[in-house]
Amino acid sequence: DTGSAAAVPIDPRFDIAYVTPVTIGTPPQTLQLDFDTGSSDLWVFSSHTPTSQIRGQEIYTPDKSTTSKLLDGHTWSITYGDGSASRGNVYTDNFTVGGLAVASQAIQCAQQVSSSFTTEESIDGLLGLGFSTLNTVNPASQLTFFDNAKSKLGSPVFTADLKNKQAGTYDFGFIDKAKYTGEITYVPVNPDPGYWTFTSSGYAVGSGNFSGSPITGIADTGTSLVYLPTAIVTAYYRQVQGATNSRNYGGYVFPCSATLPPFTFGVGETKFTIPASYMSYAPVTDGSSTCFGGLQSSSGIGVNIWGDVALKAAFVVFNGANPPTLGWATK
Ligand SMILES: CN(C)c1ccc(C(=O)NN)cc1
Repeated sequence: DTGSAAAVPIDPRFDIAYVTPVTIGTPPQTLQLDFDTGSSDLWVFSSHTPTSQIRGQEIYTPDKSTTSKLLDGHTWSITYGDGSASRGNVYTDNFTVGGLAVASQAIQCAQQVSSSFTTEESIDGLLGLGFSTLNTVNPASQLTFFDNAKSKLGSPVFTADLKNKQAGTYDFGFIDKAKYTGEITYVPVNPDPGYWTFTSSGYAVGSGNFSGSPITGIADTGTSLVYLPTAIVTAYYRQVQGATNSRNYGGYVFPCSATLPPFTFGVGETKFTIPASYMSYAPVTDGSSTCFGGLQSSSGIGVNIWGDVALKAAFVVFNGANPPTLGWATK
């Protein structure tokens, strides 16, 4: 079996996040989920979510599905890197993504979501694509959609083809040669503690020379920006007129009119260049002439994160074989 579904930016102006349609239950209920390789819980806004915390999201109502089953006594609670959080109870139900079906997928129903989820009206929940070891369901952790689907897939892979300000694709079970150019460079993944952790071979700022120092980090489709060591980030913003590290805005900002250099990172022998246009994320507030950078420091996080700003410059294969690897190709 295979599956293929669109990854649609939630905002036409800035690539904050991408959502992908899924169906849950019988008859099928369609929700738009944020596919997140940086976590491993599949959770949804639901009929168990207080209406005060719902603002336009679609919800999953297990009681309206003839195939839903309560996973009695199971609960979950998750907090993300940006401090947002959610928690709730658990059902199993039929689940499909782009024509790929899994019976009895654990569907974590939110009974509480933090304000950052309530205000993100176009995200009806998250679909974790990290390793199932990160799943937060108690007393028994649950498998991700990918882990449940793996045995049905021709090849135990999924691919991310995220795009700048346009819809991309998540494919499951196959590698679409039409989506990339040249060869795919595969690198090792450390699946402990559960992220797609790999080591980049180095970086360059603009037309500067390539610094071949290894950068270990996670490939995270659920994080908008790229977070790297401070030394790399300061080297980048030294090339941006008027850039400053703003305590007020919580990161590097610059005049939206500034000329930005592109940013290149290495995977094995292959170089990936993030165009300058991807490196300006968004105005700090609507209409402001001050822009927030797409590259920020990881010093406060504890891990380097290759988020959407980097991932949309490549075609990425998440290879769930044993051992797992990551494949990177230009496009
Ligand atoms: C508030 N929202 C929509 C979030 C979505 C995803 C994440 C995240 O850290 N994923 N790896 C955080 C927050």
